[in-house]
Amino acid sequence: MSTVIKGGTVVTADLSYAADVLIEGGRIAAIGPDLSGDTVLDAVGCFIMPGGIDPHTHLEMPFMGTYSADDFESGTRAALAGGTTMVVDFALPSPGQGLLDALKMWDNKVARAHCDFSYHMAVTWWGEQVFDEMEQIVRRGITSFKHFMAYKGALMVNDDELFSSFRRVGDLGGIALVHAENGDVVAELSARLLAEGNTGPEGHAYSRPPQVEGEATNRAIMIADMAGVPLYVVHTSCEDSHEAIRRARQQGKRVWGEPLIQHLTLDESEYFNADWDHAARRVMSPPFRNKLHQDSLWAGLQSGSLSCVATDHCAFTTDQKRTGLGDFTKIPNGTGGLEDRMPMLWTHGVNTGRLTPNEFVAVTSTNIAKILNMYPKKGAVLVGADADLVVWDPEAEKVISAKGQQSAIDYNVFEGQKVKGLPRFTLSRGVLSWNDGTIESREGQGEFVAREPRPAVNRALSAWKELTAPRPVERSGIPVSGV
Ligand SMILES: NC(=O)NCCC(=O)O
Ligand SMILES: [Zn+2]
Ligand SMILES: [Zn+2]
Repeated sequence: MSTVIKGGTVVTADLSYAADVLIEGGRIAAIGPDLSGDTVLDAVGCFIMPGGIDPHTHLEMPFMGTYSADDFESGTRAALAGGTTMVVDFALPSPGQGLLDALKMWDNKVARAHCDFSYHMAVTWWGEQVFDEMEQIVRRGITSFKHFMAYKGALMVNDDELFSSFRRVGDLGGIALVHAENGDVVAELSARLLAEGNTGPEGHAYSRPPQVEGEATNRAIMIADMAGVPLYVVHTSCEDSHEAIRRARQQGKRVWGEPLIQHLTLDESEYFNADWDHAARRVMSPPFRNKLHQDSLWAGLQSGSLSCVATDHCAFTTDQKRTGLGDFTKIPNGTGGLEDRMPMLWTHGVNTGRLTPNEFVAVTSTNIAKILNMYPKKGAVLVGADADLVVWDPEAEKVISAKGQQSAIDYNVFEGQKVKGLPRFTLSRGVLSWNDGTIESREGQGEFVAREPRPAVNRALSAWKELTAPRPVERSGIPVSGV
């Protein structure tokens, strides 16, 4: 059985051209004019693009005394409804737990996934067992390791642990990820704010000013440079952090930054809403920022100093958020966005002229496929690539609402936003999964995507590190003491 997508314009990270796309056996079999197949999908007036890849999700994540409400079933269904065909989630060992043990737990969660997925492995503590197991994790096709510089007393690692882990990741040909916020300062500020009576959700934003992110980003960049590892900074939310990334990239360091769709389109005024639930539902780390920081993030996407747009989808219900009534530090941190990332980015990016359609493809799919070494299997419209495709209708409109959304939670942080530009069809390895407003995927359709270590950038970095490594000076005629 073959499928042909007919009459559209193929849009990739670097080209736009009219062509049909033929799919056979889950892969792209041909691209060109006048193709035919058993099933025909009408793409007239539409763009045929690589399906979105969301590099940052937390599905069914144990966190702050509860579990995030979207699991791999509802979360990946939401992804497909929004034009995303792959998610990269985080396997998260609790401190003291082995990496392989944590991986087993995540392997048990994914059986019902509707779209393809991969994992980053979190390093939440340091020791011989973690050092040893990292190699086996890489052999399993997981080559990216996440480090939390925040969440003191829970997930946070200190600088010595960061440096040891970064070195190990570099030696294994992987990439280091950081949640960059100074956890010590956040803990101090939180305690002081609570003592002063700042107990509401706005206290969360006060406790995490841009400086805590800028400082930690800069520190992570310097430690990564000394360790010789490429670094990916997740949820870059402000100019202070972006500036550090931009400077590092100008210096030739292998560093990437990832803004979230929430930080690009929602601002800190959400926390000053008189409705406690409204504000608490938007509590996430880092918090939403002011318009100047948003402008900085958009400029980063335009200029290339920021590389990928993610969601950090970590959705909690209103009831779960209410755990933090009277103490903002107990509000589970996280927001949703999987279903809305692509339409929101198209609406606020492409429709406003901030991004070209090709740049949209780069930041929603192709860049991360390259960074995580899965291009062109993913993130491409090329013969032989997985047929993870979205047929995008730039004229289709809707108003975002929790009513009818795929996500399991009872609200949507983008509620009431009018978007223009929606997926008409989403195909996951050739299977029609979102058909003009209806989910047609089935549970268990998603597959794990293994990734190879040592992509070109790691080889380049280690060649340079080897060339510039400290060496003893060869000396002749060493003076003999006492002569
Ligand atoms: N971002 C957030 O608030 N929750 C998810 C966990 C994390 O990425 O820090
Ligand atoms: Zn984080
Ligand atoms: Zn996250």
